Amino acid sequence: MDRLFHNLIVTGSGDPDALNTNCGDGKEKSILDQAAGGATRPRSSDSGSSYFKDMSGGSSSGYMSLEKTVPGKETMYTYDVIKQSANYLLERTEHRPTIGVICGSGLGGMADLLTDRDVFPYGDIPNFPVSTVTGHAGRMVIGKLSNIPVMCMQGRFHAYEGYPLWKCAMPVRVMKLMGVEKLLITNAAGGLNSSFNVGDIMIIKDHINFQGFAGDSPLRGYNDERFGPRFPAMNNAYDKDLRKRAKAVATEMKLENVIREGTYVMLGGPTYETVAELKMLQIIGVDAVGMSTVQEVIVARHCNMKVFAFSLITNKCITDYETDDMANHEEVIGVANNRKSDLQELARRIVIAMNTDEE
Ligand SMILES: O=P(O)(O)O[C@@H]1C[C@H](O)[C@@H](CO)O1
Ligand code: HPA
Repeated sequence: MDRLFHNLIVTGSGDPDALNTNCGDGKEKSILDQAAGGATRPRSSDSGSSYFKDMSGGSSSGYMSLEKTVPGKETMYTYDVIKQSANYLLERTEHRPTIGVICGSGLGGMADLLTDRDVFPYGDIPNFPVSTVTGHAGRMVIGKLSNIPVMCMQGRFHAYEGYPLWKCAMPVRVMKLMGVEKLLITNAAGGLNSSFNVGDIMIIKDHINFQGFAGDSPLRGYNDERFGPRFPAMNNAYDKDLRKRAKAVATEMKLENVIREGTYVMLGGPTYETVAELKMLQIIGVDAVGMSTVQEVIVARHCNMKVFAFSLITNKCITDYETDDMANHEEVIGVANNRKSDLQELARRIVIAMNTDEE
């Protein structure tokens, strides 16, 4: 910390770059960002030369060691790093998807619907994290769904796996740079609304970004305008028109008795919630509780993708102290597996609806 305060410089709002340093690895960071473990600043052009000022007095090692003293804080991927992942996939598939799908816990079977598939284990894609959770195969599947080119994440990344929120959501930016404009997101969630039953499908109308209340966001740190604005709006994050179309699709499938609509909250996990936590969430209007999705939606909306999302209600949240039941992941996966055929057909029809232009 000595090093940080030694170098702390107060600037006027006209000179934000005065707080940038070269970290010696070709990446520039703000001194404040380094203290907070925040974003790496990309260069303003792709040329190798840096225009950022080196305020570290020529030595970068102090800053690197400062970073090492903050476990779990990594530098955010630049536009060029994301582009590298996108190019890797574009060079290895002939498909050019404009629709992306993210499969929730136990819902990876949706990728089995794709034909003419190119399959990429996350470990093979440059800069990709790896999936560590049961029910998340950890593969990008690119192919056709009812003749529509689609890319499908068979498994996602969660904060509780140890990834920062920006890294959990980085595949969304990869999709964007590959040409994806619309995103179908699915998750498994606990039903908190007392009228919900296990097996219900909740169309997500809105979310409560709990991590955001605490100052964390997948957009925390340097904002690259090539992805989107510094201050993106989040109303209508879950596209009104797509929600309407999905309801029509569900009615066609005679699923109206299990279709719900509501507000999702993402908690950090991996613990399921205490009774007191759930009671609090009920008071603030939460209908379903999960551990994902929100960071993906924020990143997708930031880069102007349209989003549709639904939660499979895999368990009822336990809001009394008397029951001996306990939430568990095996139940989550089991329920997802039982609802597989309806969910796959629903997803297929929603993708067709997403692919149709609005009137
Ligand atoms: O990836 P999702 O949000 O579908 O998975 C949920 C949340 C936890 O990862 C897990 C808990 O059972 O399922
Ligand atoms: N809480 C949080 N996440 C979940 C739950 C839950 O009850 N069920 C599935 N994912």
